[in-house]
Amino acid sequence: MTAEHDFIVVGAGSAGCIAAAELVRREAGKVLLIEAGPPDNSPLVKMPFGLVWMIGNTRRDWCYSSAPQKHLGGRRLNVTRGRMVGGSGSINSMVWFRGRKDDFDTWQVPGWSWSDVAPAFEAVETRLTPGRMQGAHPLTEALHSLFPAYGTQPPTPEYESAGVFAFNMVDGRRRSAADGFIKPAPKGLTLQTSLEVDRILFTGDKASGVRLVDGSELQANKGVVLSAGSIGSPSILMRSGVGPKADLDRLGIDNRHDAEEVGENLHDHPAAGLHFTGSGYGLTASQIPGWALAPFQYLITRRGRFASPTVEGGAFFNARGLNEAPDVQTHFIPFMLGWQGKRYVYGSGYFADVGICRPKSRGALRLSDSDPGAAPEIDLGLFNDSSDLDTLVAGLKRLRNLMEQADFGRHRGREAFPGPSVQSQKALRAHVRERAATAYHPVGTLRMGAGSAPVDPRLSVRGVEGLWVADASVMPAVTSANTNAPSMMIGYRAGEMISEDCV
Ligand SMILES: Cc1cc2nc3c(=O)[nH]c(=O)nc-3n(C[C@H](O)[C@H](O)[C@H](O)COP(=O)(O)OP(=O)(O)OC[C@H]3O[C@@H](n4cnc5c(N)ncnc54)[C@H](O)[C@@H]3O)c2cc1C
Repeated sequence: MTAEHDFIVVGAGSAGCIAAAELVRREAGKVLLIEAGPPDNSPLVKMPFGLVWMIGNTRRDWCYSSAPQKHLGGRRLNVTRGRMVGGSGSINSMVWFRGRKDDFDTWQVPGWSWSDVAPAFEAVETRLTPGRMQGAHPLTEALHSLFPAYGTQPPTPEYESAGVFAFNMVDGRRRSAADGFIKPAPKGLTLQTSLEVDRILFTGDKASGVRLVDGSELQANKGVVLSAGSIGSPSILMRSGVGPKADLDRLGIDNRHDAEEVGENLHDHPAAGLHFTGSGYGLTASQIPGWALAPFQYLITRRGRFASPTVEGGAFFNARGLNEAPDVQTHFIPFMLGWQGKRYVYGSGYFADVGICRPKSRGALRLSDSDPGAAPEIDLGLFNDSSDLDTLVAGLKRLRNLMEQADFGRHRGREAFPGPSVQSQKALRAHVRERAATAYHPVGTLRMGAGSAPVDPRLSVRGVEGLWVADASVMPAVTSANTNAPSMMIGYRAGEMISEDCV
């Protein structure tokens, strides 16, 4: 029997929208793109500041929590993942970085060196037209004073640099992979929302469709592409019987292919920061008119605080000040963020963090139950490698110096937390232990590569047929900056590779 669709792409996120659109553009066949969450038609999705209300809202955020983190005093961290058309790219801050060129060369995966991936980045950027943010706060603009040789160019992880970042925003509105690639849906592509996949269906060894959590089944002639992200894709794969046999046996899941590394290699960019009080956006009596006018200012001019994705800029530098590649990234937020345990606090100020560009620590993702309604166990493994903590503490020290050097002028604030008294190695380590979080960049749980890697360099899942992965989970190692652009590049390469391999 022939199915209505040739491919089912699971997850309409940053990578999935592009993989699906490229498959039909290259005439590989008809594509059904299915998404667990709702459409992205809320004004909060398009307005940059809207993410403040979406994060933590179960309608548009999967709201996962990590396992207790051994090196962070047993704390559980939020693992925010977008749950709607556009995926995490509809809930994120839209910071746009390709990564360092040598990030891709270091992967050492055939077909994924810098020269292989650069054309895919260009193709994505032609559709999304990312660019330097307009209307950034003067504090963020002042970061350019740190490395003046580069003028007002957005910084880059290639060398030490600071300033206003580039974003995938156009005229003060989010432009996600969904906006750039599936609106309007190209001929041959059907998008269906509010359909959550439980597992892959197989005919023999070949993926032939999916079963949804409501028990219904959908078929595909040529196969299935998993684009459910670094948490969703390995979870679906394990529920489908592809994963570490011992774990699947324990949960009563029939083992189709023993793949020890499925769910392994989970990592993210760990970060910790400094809060300053003084100038910057915040909740004070004098700022009430500013907040009251913000919606109108945004509607009329697409500027002002509602046009800010909160993160506006930052820096890349070497944590120890060595004449080597930057190994940490700063995100700069010209808003007062609460550090006293409350979401909203009285006062104004700004925040800057330090995140490790190329962390060495690794964790793992495991199913906690065969029921798709049960959240997986997400052990981020932060600071399992102690050199990450050393780098973060060194980076915090240097960040303090940089914040003192920046030409903030009359906008300069004073460090309020952890505060100038927290100087010693021991005290800074304690600050990291109590406050570190991640940048929401989980990758690596279905790494591609040779040998025992679960996914081969053509994005095909080893041990079965007609099943591919196209999302951030295939990165063998995280890129040196934010992961949205690289995820989209992976979606684009997936469209190219699967079309070529399915003729
Ligand atoms: C709060 C936040 C801020 C971020 N800020 C930035 C930033 O400023 N810049 C940047 O570069 N990166 C940022 N990131 C990271 C970036 O957005 C992600 O790396 C990128 O979106 C990952 O793309 P993906 O395609 O792998 O997964 P996603 O975009 O997460 O897509 C996965 C999709 O699959 C769907 N799905 C999952 N399970 C199922 C299922 N069982 N059935 C059907 N559908 C399913 C999900 O709902 C989702 O739509 C941020 C992320 C978050 C969460």
